[in-house]
Amino acid sequence: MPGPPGGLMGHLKHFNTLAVGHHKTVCQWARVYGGVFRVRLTNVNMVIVSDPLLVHSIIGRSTELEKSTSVFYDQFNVLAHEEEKSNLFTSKTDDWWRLIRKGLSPAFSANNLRKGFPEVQAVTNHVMSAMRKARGAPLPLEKAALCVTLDVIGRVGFQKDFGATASFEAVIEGKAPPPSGAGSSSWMDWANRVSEELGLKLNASGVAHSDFRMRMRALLEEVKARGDPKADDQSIAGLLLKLRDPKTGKKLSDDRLAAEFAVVYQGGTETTSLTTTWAIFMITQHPEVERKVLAELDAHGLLVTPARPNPRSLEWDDLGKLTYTNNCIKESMRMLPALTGTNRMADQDIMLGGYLIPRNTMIWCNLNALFSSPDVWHEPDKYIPERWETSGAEYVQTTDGKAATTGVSVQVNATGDVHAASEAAELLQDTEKENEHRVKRFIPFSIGPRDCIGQNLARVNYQTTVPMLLSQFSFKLAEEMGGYQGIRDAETIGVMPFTVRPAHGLKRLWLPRLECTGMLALRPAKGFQMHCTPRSQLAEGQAVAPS
Ligand code: HEM
Repeated sequence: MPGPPGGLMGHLKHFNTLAVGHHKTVCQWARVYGGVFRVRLTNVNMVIVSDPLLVHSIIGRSTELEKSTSVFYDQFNVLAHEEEKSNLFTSKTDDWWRLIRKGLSPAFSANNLRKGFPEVQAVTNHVMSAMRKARGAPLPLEKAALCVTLDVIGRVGFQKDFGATASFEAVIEGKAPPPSGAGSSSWMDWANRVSEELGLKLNASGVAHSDFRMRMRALLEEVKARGDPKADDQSIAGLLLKLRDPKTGKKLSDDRLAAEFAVVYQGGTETTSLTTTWAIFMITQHPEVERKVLAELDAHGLLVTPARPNPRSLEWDDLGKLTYTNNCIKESMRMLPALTGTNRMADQDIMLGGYLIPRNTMIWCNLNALFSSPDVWHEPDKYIPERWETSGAEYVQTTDGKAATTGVSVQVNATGDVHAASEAAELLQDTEKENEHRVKRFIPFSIGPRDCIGQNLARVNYQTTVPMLLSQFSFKLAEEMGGYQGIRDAETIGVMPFTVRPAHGLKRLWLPRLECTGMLALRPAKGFQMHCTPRSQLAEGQAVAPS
């Protein structure tokens, strides 16, 4: 099997999570060595797979290969619970996993999320009110998005207001210590620690681990103190508390419940908030794209304009109608997937793409490499939201889609998008059943039995927060961020081993669309110098209301 030359330690140095940009190395390797190649991390052999058909064969429909807990997923276990090593995210696909997965699913049904939608609106409104108070001062966008998501999951999933957005506001108003202030116990501080310190010192920072676990345990106690959940309670907490072992009739142990609460947070917070952050970053860095987004918001009466200073609120029914904005989010998820991969372990010798994979080889299905492969996408390095306007754009063209689970090498048309376009008419006729046999090239939430259980909640979150923020604010990167390239050059992997995030944050200038008369190129926490720029000077080249 092909693969890059490695040293004594194999390719370990390329996977240093402190290093900026190592995920890009893997994407480059995939371009050189193909959709399946080998690397070695000291004595651990790993195969990196980005060929879409092979990815399907590994995770698509089968649970034959289990997650590779030893190296990657152990980090989730450590954070979830001191002793309880089983949880929905990392466990084998066993009976307990089935019980919890099935039991928890109603929490993410459209019906239930529709009920939770006002909470998503309220939390986003809260963070926007906080942003207005900053009056253009540069603030960390990814932290604002993180606070939104923390509160969304808290309110929708646990009927608990963690007050992350309130803490964010308090920091802006100077009523609370800045995010990284020593001794602060606010949720903002926790959010900050989760996203930064914990991410960089995942194994070393025992204090941060125990702090997180303590909060999850306290949440469990609070939820239990409310009494038995009602029969119609479809919150994450309620559903988990109602679960019973079919064999013994016993409830889940407190340890298991605390671990499940924790993995919901681990799986849901950074992923969703980074998706929001990257989407706003990519949209506002592409003026033509931003103009079209604003035109769409305007057409739906959602944009603040001089003629419409108080636009109507975004409603549930709008979520599916903002197609261009949603395509922009999809496109940023393709280029900057919040979760870059999923791992499996070959527990026996297997054949993959014509190669013999020896037992105990780790298999990394690398979504980042799949989403940026020129064999699969037309101009993959370009931000082209319009590519999603083609029906069936999520699928690849294979010579035999039905071979998706057999492990044969995929035949992808060199101009994936163009080919998909010629298929559009055919695809429109596709029934769900026919689509079952098609191979997807866009799977940010993974696929198959172990795909993301929280994807609908994530969608409701970012499809609400992104248009709401863009309709009220104009965004401009703070100068010190080094522009588009500065941010892209500083991408790194975040708290979860596979989340792509900007190494130095996305510090941006938030300008309420109508109210702001100046901008402060100052991040108060660090005491930067202040620049004030009249809004009139920003209009040129900066997205403003199309009207
Ligand atoms: C944009 C946001 C999100 C992305 C991109 C994302 C992506 C993923 C991916 C790729 C997986 C498979 C991981 C693997 O196989 O290693 C996964 C699993 C999972 N996600 Fe998400 N996720 C997101 C949001 C959420 C949210 C909001 C929640 C919960 C509230 C959540 C909870 C989980 C859980 C519990 C699993 C494990 C499911 C299982 O194995 O049965 N995720 N997610």
